[in-house]
Amino acid sequence: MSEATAQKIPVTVLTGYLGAGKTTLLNRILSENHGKKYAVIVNEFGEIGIDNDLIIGADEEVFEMNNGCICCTVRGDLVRIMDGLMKRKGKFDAIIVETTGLADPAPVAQTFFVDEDVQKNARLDAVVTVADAKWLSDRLKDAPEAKNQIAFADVIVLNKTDLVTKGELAEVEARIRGINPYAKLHRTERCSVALADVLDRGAFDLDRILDIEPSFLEADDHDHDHDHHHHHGHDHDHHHDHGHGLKHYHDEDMQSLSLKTDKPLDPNVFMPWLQNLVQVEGGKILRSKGILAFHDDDDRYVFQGVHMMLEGNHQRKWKEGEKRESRLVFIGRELPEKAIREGFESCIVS
Ligand SMILES: Nc1nc2c(ncn2[C@@H]2O[C@H](COP(=O)(O)OP(=O)(O)OP(=O)(O)O)[C@@H](O)[C@H]2O)c(=O)[nH]1
Repeated sequence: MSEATAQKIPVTVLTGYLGAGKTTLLNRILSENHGKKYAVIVNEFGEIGIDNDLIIGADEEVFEMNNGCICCTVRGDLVRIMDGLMKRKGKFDAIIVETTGLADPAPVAQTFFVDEDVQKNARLDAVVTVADAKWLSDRLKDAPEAKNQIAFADVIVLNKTDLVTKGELAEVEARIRGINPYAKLHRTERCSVALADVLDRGAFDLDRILDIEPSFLEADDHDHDHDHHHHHGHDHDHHHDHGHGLKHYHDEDMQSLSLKTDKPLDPNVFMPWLQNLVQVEGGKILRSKGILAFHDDDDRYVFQGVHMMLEGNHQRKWKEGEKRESRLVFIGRELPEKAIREGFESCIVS
């Protein structure tokens, strides 16, 4: 690495499909005793910011980008936040960008090569992709983003090894290797991987990426429209103009449904309802998560779901003056919106 390059702030792009374990990895990185100062940029699918609240660590600054998908707003928000960070050079040792599970990492990575100001001060260190050993094989069949995330990876964290047999693990690994034989691969449970294996790798390989995407360095201004169907209680289409020349993969059918209430929920109604919902509709609901305020409970409850699998626990006390509000998001295809909304309403203590 030349001296000029070494001076630039390293940026790690953390990607991986919905629920694979990106936030788990991020929290692991941030809670380790590393003595470094990281700036974290998170982007979520769905308009209610939840991830931001689930990232632990006191020292780092977290910048949220919730008004769109990172790969669509890449010329906007990401560049703006990066520019802001660069003005405070010296304050950060490294930057970590966590993309939504539905982002195509190519335009995100591209920003670090084609945007002049960003390029002057930052270097893409590596694209780290978290892969879900249990679900990746299915997603490679129906989600083009999942495939691109694997193809673009410099480091792959093959996570959730506890949920599969040895044979299944070997099979998913073979699939990954079929798409990307180059990336360094780590098999993990709960993203348990050494910091040095994911950060400051100097691993991003432009030549390899140019093989996959010959137009990677072309920032031409061809516009292409695509529709995002965000279901926020009303239907509307967003048309994005893209100022980059990359093929852009998007799952047009993916929806996010966000729910919110400032009235307490009854845990005895909510928990069975949620369990039943993901049991019955888990094929359509790829991801669910929420921060909940239960009736007569001083602790915040956090739940996480990937398909029909659910986890939940009391996270911490509600802080004084903190709004006791429940926020949930469901991400999937053909979401039974009416049933979810009505079911949720019935969990509210009136
Ligand atoms: N069984 C098992 N569960 C895991 C493992 N790693 C993470 N999880 C759980 O999987 C769920 C999703 O993990 P996250 O880290 O939030 O996933 P993510 O990729 O950030 O999810 P999105 O940001 O919504 O795309 C959580 O309930 C985690 O506790 C693992 O190795 N094994």
